[in-house]
This record gives sequence, C-alpha cells and structure tokens, in this order.
Amino acid sequence: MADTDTYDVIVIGAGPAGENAADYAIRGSARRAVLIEGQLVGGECSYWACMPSKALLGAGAALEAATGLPGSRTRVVDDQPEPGRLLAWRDSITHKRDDSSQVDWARGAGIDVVRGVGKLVGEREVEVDGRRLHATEAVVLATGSDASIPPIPGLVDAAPWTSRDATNLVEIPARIAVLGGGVVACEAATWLAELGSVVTMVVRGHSLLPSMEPFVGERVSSGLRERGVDIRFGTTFGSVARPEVDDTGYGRVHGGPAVVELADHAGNVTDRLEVDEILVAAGRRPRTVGVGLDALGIDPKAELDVDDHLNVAGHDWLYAVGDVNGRAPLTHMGKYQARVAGDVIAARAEGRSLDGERYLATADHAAVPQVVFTEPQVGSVGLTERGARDAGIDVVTSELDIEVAGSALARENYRGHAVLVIDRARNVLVGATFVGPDIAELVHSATVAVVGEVPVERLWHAVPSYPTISEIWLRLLENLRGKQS
Ligand SMILES: Cc1cc2nc3c(=O)[nH]c(=O)nc-3n(C[C@H](O)[C@H](O)[C@H](O)COP(=O)(O)OP(=O)(O)OC[C@H]3O[C@@H](n4cnc5c(N)ncnc54)[C@H](O)[C@@H]3O)c2cc1C
Ligand SMILES: NC(=O)c1ccc[n+]([C@@H]2O[C@H](COP(=O)([O-])OP(=O)(O)OC[C@H]3O[C@@H](n4cnc5c(N)ncnc54)[C@H](O)[C@@H]3O)[C@@H](O)[C@H]2O)c1
Repeated sequence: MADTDTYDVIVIGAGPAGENAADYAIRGSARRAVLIEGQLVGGECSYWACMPSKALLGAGAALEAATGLPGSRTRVVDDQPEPGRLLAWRDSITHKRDDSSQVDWARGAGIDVVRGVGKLVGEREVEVDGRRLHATEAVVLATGSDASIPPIPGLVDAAPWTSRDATNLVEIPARIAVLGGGVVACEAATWLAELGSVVTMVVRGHSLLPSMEPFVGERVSSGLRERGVDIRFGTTFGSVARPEVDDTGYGRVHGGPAVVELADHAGNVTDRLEVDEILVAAGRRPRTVGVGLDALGIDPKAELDVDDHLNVAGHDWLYAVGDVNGRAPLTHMGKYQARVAGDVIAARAEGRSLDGERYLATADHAAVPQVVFTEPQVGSVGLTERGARDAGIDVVTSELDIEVAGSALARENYRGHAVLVIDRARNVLVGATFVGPDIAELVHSATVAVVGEVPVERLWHAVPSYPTISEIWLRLLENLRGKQS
C-alpha cells in the first residue's frame, strides 16, 4: 500500500493555479499528488473573485446591450438589474461556497485533497495540522494573495469591506465609499451602482486603471459617471471613524455609518463623507508570510525570486505559481504558469530534457492579456505605448475610434476606441488595447498576433468577417499603412 504521507508532488493552495499544477504534474502517469487547502478548493477565483464578480456584472451588460438598440429598448421594462434574482444567480455560480464539485474533480483526476493550512518545514517537507508530508519530486506553492488594507487611521477598526464582501454582498449599502482606482474598484463600483448604491470612488491618482493606455481611464470614468458614480481624483482617505462596528459576516453591512475624511496629497482634509459602508480595493499582497519560506532561508516579506520554469531561486524542487509569485496576478496567467510548472515537474521526474517552449512561462513578460468587465469593457494585451517606449522599443501606433459596420449594428450609439502598438524595427505587434461594448472577445486575436510575432504584412491577410467589431483590425492596419508609407 502507498505511504499516505509521501507523494511525488505536494501543492499548497488549491486555487486555480494549484489545481492545474497538481493535474499537469501527474497527468497520464502513476505519480501521486496532494492538494493542501486551508479554505475552499477552487480558491479566490471561484468563490470570492472572478466568478461572483462576473456573475454580478452580467445582467447590467445584458441590459446595456438590450437598451442600446431600438426594437429591444422599448421592451426593457427596467434598465436596472433585479437584485434578488441577480444575487441568487451569483450564488448559483459560486455554489453557495460549497466546494464539493471541485473536490470531486481533484479526486477524479487522481489528486488527494487534504484540508488544513500547509507550511514548508524543510527541503521537500510540508506540515499540515501536525501531520508531516514528504514530496519525492516537488513542492508547489500556490497560496494566492490577500487584499491589502492601507494603514489609514481608523480604517482597520472600521471593519471595511474587501472584495470578498463586495462579490458576496447580501445587503446593498445605500452609500458606499470605494478606496482605489484599479480593476477591483472599477468593476465593483459598476455593479454596486447598478444595484442602487450611491458610490463615491476615492482615487489617489489622476486616472482610473493607470497602468493601461490613458484613454482607458477616461472612457471608464465616463461610463461610471453615467451610472451616477462620483469619482474624487487626487484624493485618499485621511482617516475613518465608525463608532458602531458589527461583525455581521461577509457581504453584510458591518455596523453603523462611517465618516471618512478625504485628504489631498499634502494631507489636507478636503471633504468629509458619511457612508454606510467602505470598500477597500487597494491592491493585493502575495501570501508568502506564514507558509514556511523562512525555514528555507527565504525572506517571506520579499518578492519571490522565480524563474521562467516557475522554480524558486536556489531550490530546484520548489515552484511558485499564480498570485503568490506576483508575476501576473490573473487567473488565466496563474493557470498558464501552473501548466508550465506541471510540465517541468513531469519532465524532470521522467528524466526528459527541458528544451522547448512549453517549459518556459514567456507570456508573463510580453503577452499578458486582461479584460476588465466595466461598461465599456476594456481589453488589452502586451505593452502600452508608454511601456514599450520605457522598454527602449521604437514604436509606431495606430489609434482610432471603433466605427465599423459591426459596431454600428451592435449599438445605436456605439462608442469605442482602440490602439495597436507596433515595434517599428521588427514590424510586429507588441501591444493592443480596445475599449468599448463587447470587445472582450477581440483580445485573443491580438494575443495570438503578439505571441506569434506575426509580421504586420501577414496581418493584412487575416481578414475580419463582415459585419463584426473585429473589422476595427482592418481600419487600424489601413491607418498604420498610411503612417508607414
Ligand atoms: C474581485 C476580484 C475579481 C477578479 N476577477 C478576475 C477576473 O475576472 N479574471 C482574472 O483573470 N482574474 C481575476 N481576479 C484575480 C484572480 O482572482 C486571481 O489571480 C486568482 O484567484 C489567483 O489564483 P491562485 O490560484 O494563484 O490563488 P487563489 O485563488 O488565491 O488560491 C489560493 C488558495 O490557497 C489557499 N491557501 C493559502 N495559503 C494556504 C496554506 N498555507 N495552506 C493551505 N492553503 C492555503 C487559499 O485558501 C486559496 O484557496 C480577480 C480578483 C479579485 C480580487
Ligand atoms: N477582470 C480582471 O481581470 C480582474 C478583476 C479584478 C481584479 N483583478 C486582479 O486583482 C488584482 C487586484 O486588483 P486591485 O484593483 O485591488 O489592485 P490594483 O493594483 O489594480 O489597484 C489598486 C488601487 O488602489 C490604489 N491604492 C493602493 N494603495 C492605496 C492607498 N494607500 N491609498 C489610496 N489608494 C491606494 C492604487 O492607486 C490603485 O488605484 C489585480 O492584479 C487585478 O488585475 C483582475
């Protein structure tokens, strides 16, 4: 009988990255893997992040599409989502936080599941609730990330919402202040406003989604303002006071009203807001502390040093995939890294060479795609114009409003914008950004072009179907030809 405490592969954290690493490391072999999970198998994405957030955003997007066309507009009886049914739909998508189907999937894939908090205690050694497990091949760290709460006076004591509350909301706060101008803040402000909250976004910078092309922030700000969201740029929370705090659980209002002092960069108080809830959407921190990295001489507070095999520097048996390594904190990128790490573990276990593209997570550097599900949607891949120039690439750009037959048919007043960033010397696409209704599915075409390093001359022969929003590709290439000739 197999020793239940010895596995070929031990994975700490059963989010999307951990699940895929375990699966790829043993698939088609007699190797044995175990997933150690302290909360829910499926991780942040399934229960607290991607899945519930997209469930909450779907109805608003569908209403936007229906009200955007004569003929369906007059048939829409209410242009706001119906809260009760929307929250029930969200609950059906998250299985009310019951992870049994994911546990069944793991067991069906030949992966053991151990519940508990795992900790590295030495080379290839992991402890979970006093039990010692040994890995003959590899240990994979896939512990994800936690929401960061900035050290603002009174903020922690006010028990603010994090994204877990916003995605799992059961009470809709009448007035809410959202701290942050990143992806979580923009998406959550969208569904909260659609559900009837009066939303004030407090953004310390001067644009939303500042890591993207500048027009992205402008378009998303307009979309949010059209939904009644008040955006205060150049402002942060100076302090928070909430006299009555109540531990009501995820997604319920955590007590009485809070007074938030807004402050400018010099610390001067510029305004005071009274709100019923606060959402902190100020970024995430990899879960590296408390997982035993110090037992290996690795500083748990420092960024993990991980190579393109997803190997942690200095430990050829230790891998880190997903949010925990900070390379590209998105579900699809964590799963991609996990596929690469799993393939590397399998190849090493079978004594095969690691030559070949499948063993290197190269997309993390130059081809990270992302869709932000605001209204309008934002989709991007690769470098922005500024990012490319900062990387020393001589670029030419092609930038246009999305005005093609496909977009005119999608909405009566379609408004969208797109840019291609081309490496002038190699004449290949290094980045693309699209903003507009229904652009999410355009991103993968750009990803293929970036990853494939398709010469712009060849892109001419990728003919977009008529009438689709993809026709913008042709307009952008025509515009580029005008610039290059
Ligand atoms: C509101 C929100 C919306 C998002 N929407 C999207 C989206 O639309 N698309 C997208 O691509 N990304 C999205 N993301 C990002 C996405 O959720 C993460 O990139 C993804 O969940 C990371 O997967 P992971 O497996 O690395 O970590 P996680 O999903 O965080 O899973 C890690 C798991 O490890 C467990 N764990 C941690 N420490 C231990 C330990 N010591 N022992 C045992 N178990 C442990 C945790 O309980 C958890 O289950 C969103 C994030 C947020 C916050
Ligand atoms: N659709 C998607 O792909 C999707 C959706 C949601 C989240 N995510 C991912 O989840 C991760 C977390 O998202 P996020 O929005 O929390 O992080 P973020 O880094 O995108 O944005 C953080 C925001 O908080 C602000 N901030 C940080 N510290 C602050 C402080 N002390 N005071 C005031 N403001 C402060 C920043 O200026 C920024 O506006 C990201 O990696 C994101 O890509 C992805």
